[in-house]
Amino acid sequence: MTAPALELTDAALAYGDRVLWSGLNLSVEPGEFIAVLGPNGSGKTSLLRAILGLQHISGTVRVAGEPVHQGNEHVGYVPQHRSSASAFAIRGRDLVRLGIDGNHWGPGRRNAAVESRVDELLEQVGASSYADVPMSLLSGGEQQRLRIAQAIANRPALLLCDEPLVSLDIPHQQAVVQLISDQGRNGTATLFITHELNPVLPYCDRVLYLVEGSFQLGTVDEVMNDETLSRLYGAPIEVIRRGDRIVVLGTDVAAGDTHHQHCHPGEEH
Ligand SMILES: Nc1ncnc2c1ncn2[C@@H]1O[C@H](COP(=O)(O)OP(=O)(O)OP(=O)(O)O)[C@@H](O)[C@H]1O
Repeated sequence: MTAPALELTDAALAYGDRVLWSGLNLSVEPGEFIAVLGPNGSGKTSLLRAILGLQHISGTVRVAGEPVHQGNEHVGYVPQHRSSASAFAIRGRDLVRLGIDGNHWGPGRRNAAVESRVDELLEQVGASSYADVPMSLLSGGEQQRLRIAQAIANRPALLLCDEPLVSLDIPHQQAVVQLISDQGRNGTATLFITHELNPVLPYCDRVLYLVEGSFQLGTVDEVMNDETLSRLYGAPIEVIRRGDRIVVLGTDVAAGDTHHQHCHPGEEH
């Protein structure tokens, strides 16, 4: 039997007296796509950091059946986009190569095999034509494709994506989501942090919705409804389904979240 891609057992995160979430039990099957939602500061990035072995939490966390540790080859990570031109003097091709663990390829064949895998990844994400351009000159969407190529280079059991749709227009959002969800066919499970549920809705198997001190885990229908979100936020929330989109209306101030006054998970823009 294949081990779950990710297994959290009675996991809890607290900074001092402030408990962000506790009693979290989550078993993610290979190929599953889970959207992680919640207002700013609810602990979404901290959850990814815990899975990356960068953040201590209580309870247990296992990736592909093994305890977490830094530099885990079973985990691919698409970090939050930060524009820092100086950090992107390297070319896309080099970024993607950094995602490949050379030890897999053996001596002798290593360079040719690595280069061929880099080409394959660039092709897979549609980035071959700009692979030799410095990252700093590329658009946000192009950079994001290359980050994804880097993250999937070792065919990870688990892909962790921290708001990969930020600063992308709708066609690029769709392309990025499609690219990431395609990895599910190879058995890669995905935890996908996003403030916008609609772009990932067609691919979403479950939702983990964090609100300070609490969380709800379930299918989209189980979580994205008036009763569940109102209980989670402790304030009236209305969830409207319009075609294949979800619109969330509610008291953003109750969540203490200024960001959500402009951008609520699932809200249309
Ligand atoms: N090492 C730390 N010590 C104390 N507090 C921390 C630490 N790291 C993060 N925090 C706080 O914990 C909260 C959760 O942070 P985190 O980055 O996980 O939230 P998030 O849900 O990803 O937010 P956003 O949507 O804004 O990215 C924040 O209020 C943050 O300031």
